Amino acid sequence: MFKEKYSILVCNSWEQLEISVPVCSSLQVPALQLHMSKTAMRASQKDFESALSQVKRLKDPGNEVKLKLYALYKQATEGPCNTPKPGVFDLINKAKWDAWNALGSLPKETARQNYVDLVSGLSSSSDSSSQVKPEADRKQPGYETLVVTSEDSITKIMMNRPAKKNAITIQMYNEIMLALKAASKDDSAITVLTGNGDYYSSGNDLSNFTDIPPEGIEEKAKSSAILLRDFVDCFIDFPKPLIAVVNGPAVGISVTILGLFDTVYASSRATFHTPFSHLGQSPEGCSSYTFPKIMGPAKAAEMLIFGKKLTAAEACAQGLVTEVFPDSTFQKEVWTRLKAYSKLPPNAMRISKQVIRNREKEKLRAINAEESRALQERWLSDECTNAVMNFLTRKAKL
Ligand SMILES: CCCC/C=C/CC(=O)SCCNC(=O)CCNC(=O)[C@H](O)C(C)(C)COP(=O)(O)OP(=O)(O)OC[C@H]1O[C@@H](n2cnc3c(N)ncnc32)[C@H](O)[C@@H]1OP(=O)(O)O
Repeated sequence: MFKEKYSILVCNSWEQLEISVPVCSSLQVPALQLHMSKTAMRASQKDFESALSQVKRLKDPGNEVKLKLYALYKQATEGPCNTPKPGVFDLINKAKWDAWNALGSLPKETARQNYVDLVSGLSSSSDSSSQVKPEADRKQPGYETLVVTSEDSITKIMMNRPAKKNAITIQMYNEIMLALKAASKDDSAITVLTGNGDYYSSGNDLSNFTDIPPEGIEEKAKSSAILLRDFVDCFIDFPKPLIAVVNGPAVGISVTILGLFDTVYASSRATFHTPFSHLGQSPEGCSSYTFPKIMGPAKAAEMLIFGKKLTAAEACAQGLVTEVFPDSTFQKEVWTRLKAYSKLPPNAMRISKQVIRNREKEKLRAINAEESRALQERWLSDECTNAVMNFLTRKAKL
């Protein structure tokens, strides 16, 4: 498309114009709109030639813009669309024809001017986007326990309490929910959860249990069960592909919710540990349903009842992990893979995820509610209180 030769005509008029090209479903190209000002300069033959050579040096601007450029180029050089409409199965040529045809009787001169303006806009935005923004600039504000960034159509939610092994405080539960809700509405194609430092996450911050309100311990257990249920519901309902990048050991709830992710990539250094019985607790994150389904009831029982810790290779063999990467190349390999996935058509990925998830959504929600109720009771038990006290007074560690 960018290599075609062209001939130039002199521009003679300028008008306010609005060009609408119909949606091309095959290429996911939305309706095109181009607004131009009456005061714009007329494009000379030289301007047009220069825009045509400039366009070859631009980064690929995507199908939507390429169609605009194609249509304007054809209109500027040949006038209104004059070729037969391609068949419905000739998807690419039909999209190009539709874009050109939609320009109707737009004068050649105006099309040429619009072409020059469009290329000039693309050149300046590509100049600015080629400058790498520092991490601090890309970071979304408003989070204290997370670093949330959006780049390359990927929203990355990174748990950021490395000194505490990314243990999940009440604030972090709330911030993860907020970040997931924002990511579900932003223009990213995929969303990633990962951890900063040597751990992915050590699970629930056990000091969450020490902050007892004046209403008493029952009220604390009740509000914790509501928080847990809401948190897990966010993962059940998340509408886009969700990927866990498990950079190191994972404990407790950070392991159980992996069953609700679409893909789990793990470093060879990662381990997967759900020591619920040791803590006087019971499984959450829908793991009482997802784990037996993923790995079979016997292997799930070893993890969820007896607290067997799995290596990354074992977790992969049992289907909890999608793929394990050597720790030395983990970040590089995973992010290269994710950047490639993020370029796939986002709507198709979202719909595929929803088709897979919708069948089970109600069931998962019911399981989540039941697990949260069971835990509300467990948190009031002596077994749980003693285990938490032992950790907090450093009598016990996993
Ligand atoms: C709404 C409620 C939902 C509840 C549902 C969830 C259930 C679960 O998630 S159960 C799992 C709970 N997690 C644990 O039991 C892990 C406890 N932590 C440990 O056993 C060890 O810290 C661990 C093996 C993870 C790491 O050991 P080390 O490598 O030796 O590091 P440290 O122990 O020195 O840890 C450094 C620092 O972090 C604090 N830490 C780590 N994890 C937690 C945690 N989960 N809760 C609270 N604090 C944690 C640890 O105390 C150290 O702090 P400092 O002593 O102040 O340095």
